Amino acid sequence: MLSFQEAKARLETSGQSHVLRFWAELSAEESNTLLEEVSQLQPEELLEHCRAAAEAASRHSSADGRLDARMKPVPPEFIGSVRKSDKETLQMWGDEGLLQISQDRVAVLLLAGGQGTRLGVPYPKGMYNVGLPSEKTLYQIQAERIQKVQELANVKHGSRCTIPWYIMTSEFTLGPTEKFFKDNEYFGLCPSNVVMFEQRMIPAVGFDGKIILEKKNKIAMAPDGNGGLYRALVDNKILEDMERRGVEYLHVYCVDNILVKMADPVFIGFCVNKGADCGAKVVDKAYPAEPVGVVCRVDGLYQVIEYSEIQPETAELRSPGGELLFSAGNICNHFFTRGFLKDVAEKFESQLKQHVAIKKVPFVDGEGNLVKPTKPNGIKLEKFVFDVFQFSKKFVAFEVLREEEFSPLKNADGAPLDTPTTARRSLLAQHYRWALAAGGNFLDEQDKPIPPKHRCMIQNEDPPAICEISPLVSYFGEGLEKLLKQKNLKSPFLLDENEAKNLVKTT
Ligand SMILES: CC(=O)N[C@H]1[C@@H](OP(=O)(O)O)O[C@H](CO)[C@@H](O)[C@@H]1O
Repeated sequence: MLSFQEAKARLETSGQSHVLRFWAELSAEESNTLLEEVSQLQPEELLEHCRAAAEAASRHSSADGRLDARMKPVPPEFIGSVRKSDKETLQMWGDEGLLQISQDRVAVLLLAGGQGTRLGVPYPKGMYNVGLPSEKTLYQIQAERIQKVQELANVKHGSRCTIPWYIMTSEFTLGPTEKFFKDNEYFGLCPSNVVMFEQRMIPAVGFDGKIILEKKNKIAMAPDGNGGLYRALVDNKILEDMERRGVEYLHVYCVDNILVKMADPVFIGFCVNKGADCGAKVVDKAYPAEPVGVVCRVDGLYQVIEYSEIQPETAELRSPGGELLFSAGNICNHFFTRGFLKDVAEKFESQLKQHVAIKKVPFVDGEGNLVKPTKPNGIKLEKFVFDVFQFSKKFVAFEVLREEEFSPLKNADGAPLDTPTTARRSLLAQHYRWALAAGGNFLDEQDKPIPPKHRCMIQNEDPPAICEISPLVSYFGEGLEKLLKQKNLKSPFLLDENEAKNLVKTT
């Protein structure tokens, strides 16, 4: 830790002496906390960070149109697609993925450093329970999907494989996430295969380029965006850990998508089969203003233009056939080879773009009183995970079905979209479809048949029968026919491992 004199010198060089302005009023403990924080800030980086933030503030307009003119859609023939591929091809990709998994060459990495501000909960989003009959949280669902896909690979190849689960947290989420996993015995996974690490925090800066103090002895800090991944991989020696385990392929995903297919064998197999070093799953955008980034090309390089950075007119452009021109919606499911990540870490990380978020950042005024601003006063700079696509030698996009793979939890109930209710409905609708396809018949509480509805509205209503299938029983709808065919299933129906055993007995 720096001494007071060293901290003072460091801050002076970066034009940030005001950080110590309450020094005389601090207790010994409080001053230590502040010195601790200042010690984490590297002088050149701090100078550059504050300069970049001030410059960004002076020219900030989130959708300034400079990129829009250069955006080109990804030609459809360059996008692999679940919808447009035949069964055999999908099977081939799935087999390739399971083979790689069985050989311990695949890991998953969860981006879970965000604060869930829009959802409005004070704990990590992964701990959220959307109100399924099982009351499972997002973390538990994800853990169980890992177990199931390991099992599918093992059964097919006689292996005993592991899919390590790397979890990137932040100062806000590490403690509670660790505790939650311990309290729940890692949801049946081996703790040594769940590797949590922390992304960096960086200071929030005012429009004048000065670091904001949120307490007399505390700098207002925020995580460095999900693109902070690449520094965090280096800081925490994660690439070395992957190498030690023999992991070659990584599936990176965001915590909030209840339908996420962990280490999806079809996606992994597709990317491996195409010799890709980098890939992204996309869904057809639902409407022009949908808050998803779009995968496109800018000056010949693949890129995602985030929803906050595209102009509405560009998002509304349509092709002659009437479809949205920029329709490849990013669902934050990415594929990377370890080799590509090593290149990014060694050569490209410092070139990643800094995105600007103008926010209301609580601060202490000249007298040391906490002020909650009513209008934006601060700049947070963030890196985005997808900004490495441009460095890829072989990038692929893979279009998946929204109803099977994408229903994010972003907002609190009451908002029209992407809420706990819509997430729950998407999962229940999917499981209802799987059960019907497997030949199950639903009955209501009075044992009266519930007429099947083959096209149920995904987000606007509950499916006609409530059916939840544990990921430990089925990963993507497979293996259900032998359990459910011609069976009467009373709604609400919860198919967990015990129920599956009972159903096998009655067959
Ligand atoms: C920086 C980043 O990864 N942004 C992603 C991410 O958005 P958030 O609003 O940050 O959760 O998830 C979206 C999908 O849910 C995706 O469309 C978008 O591009």
